[in-house]
Amino acid sequence: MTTVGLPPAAPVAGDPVGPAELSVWPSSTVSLSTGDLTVGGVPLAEAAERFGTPLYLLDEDEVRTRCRTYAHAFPDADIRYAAKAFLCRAMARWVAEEGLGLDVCSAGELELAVAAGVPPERILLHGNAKSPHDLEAALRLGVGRIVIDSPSEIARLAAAAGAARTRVKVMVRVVPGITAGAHEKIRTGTGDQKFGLSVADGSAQHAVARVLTQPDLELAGLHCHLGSQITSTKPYLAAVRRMVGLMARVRDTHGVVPPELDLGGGHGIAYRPGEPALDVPALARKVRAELIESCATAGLTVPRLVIEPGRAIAGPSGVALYRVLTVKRTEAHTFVAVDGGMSDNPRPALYGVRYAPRLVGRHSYAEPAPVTVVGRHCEAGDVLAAGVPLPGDVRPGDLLAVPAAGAYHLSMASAYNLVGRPPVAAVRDGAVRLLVRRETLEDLRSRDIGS
Ligand SMILES: Cc1ncc(COP(=O)(O)O)c(C=O)c1O
Ligand SMILES: N[C@@H](CCCC[NH3+])C(=O)O
Repeated sequence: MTTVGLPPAAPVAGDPVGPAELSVWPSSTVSLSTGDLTVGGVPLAEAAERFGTPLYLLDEDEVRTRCRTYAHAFPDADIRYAAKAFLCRAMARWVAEEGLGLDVCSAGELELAVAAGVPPERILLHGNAKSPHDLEAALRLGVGRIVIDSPSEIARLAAAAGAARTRVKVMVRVVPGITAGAHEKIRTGTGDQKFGLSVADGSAQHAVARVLTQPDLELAGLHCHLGSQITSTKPYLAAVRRMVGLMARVRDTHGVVPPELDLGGGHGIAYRPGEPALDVPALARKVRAELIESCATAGLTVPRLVIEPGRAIAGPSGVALYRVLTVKRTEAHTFVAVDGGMSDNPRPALYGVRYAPRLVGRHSYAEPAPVTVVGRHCEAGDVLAAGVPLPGDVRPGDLLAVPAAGAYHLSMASAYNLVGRPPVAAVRDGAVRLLVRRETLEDLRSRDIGS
């Protein structure tokens, strides 16, 4: 992380940006004495001026570096970027060029990935309710693995594979009975929810047995995904032990050993300075050691590892830029309302999470004061940040930048209030280029064909 052009030593209210604050920004971020930041060598105010706001920027080098960190930490594993975190053609191309594959959840994600040049054999299809269209696209394009998530899918897939005269490599998504994840809505490792097949009630074992009776299905491995935004390595180690235990039972019952073990994703990141993030190299070391030891105890050959990180690759690589539209002071609060909100980032409304926006584009000497940053939508819960310090002279027209905005914002964006989804631009080596254009009123209008 480099910080250049800072004013001389004595701290000035609202400035400079310290290393602690910069820790949640892309590592290319530089603080300028003008009060602006550059990301990927591009001044944020300039990008906002050129493309308008709200605007999402993706630091291409940050994405690539994060892919390399995974490839380096897990040299013997197949790394499948979870496209649900954020997908566009450029993103698919970058991760594929870095040697990763993709985890997709629909025919839409799959078609885009293949059109962008991701080799289909490096793609894995998920989904608790795959549509006939999803399965048709998966078979037609020849995805590497289909992850079975429910009993009824086995017969459907076997029939489709038979009709297509192809043998399909499948994994069985197992619910290992482990609680992990930052919010109950994103915990998927325990039973009694819509994903996967439970070990506890025997449905995972039953599904494995049924797959093994199907000549057109090949059991490539077992899969589990504990949940999302997990910042400790412990649940993953527990998952390794449970999954190896299940593999040993499959061997004892059926005389076959699934060759692959997919531990899913869920690797947590810091959204605000001081928050914890999962240590990826430590995870890799510990998972490897646990896998070797558990397999030795069970007398199993060590399976090939597969992982599916999404947030940890896309999240810290993205920055959101908003323009302040109004500042309203009530008895207890100052509400700073921006020109985006829950239509481009539904995470605060869904999970109650908060972000760390910062004033960019001008220098302010005003004392910082706590404010609530809200969106422009018709919901009181459209709150991006609460009690965050912004300069006391924050005013309409100011630019706010939000770090860690690359995952699960635009991929979950909506047309709420018909404001249109923001554009995405890539920054690299001082240049900025548009990847996804802004959704216009005409885009929205053109779908509405009734009278
Ligand atoms: C099956 C599966 N794999 C991978 C992921 C990616 O998770 P994350 O973005 O938290 O790494 C998800 C989403 O939680 C998922 O459901
Ligand atoms: N959308 C969630 C994570 C869910 C991950 C998908 N299985 C988030 O923003 O945290």
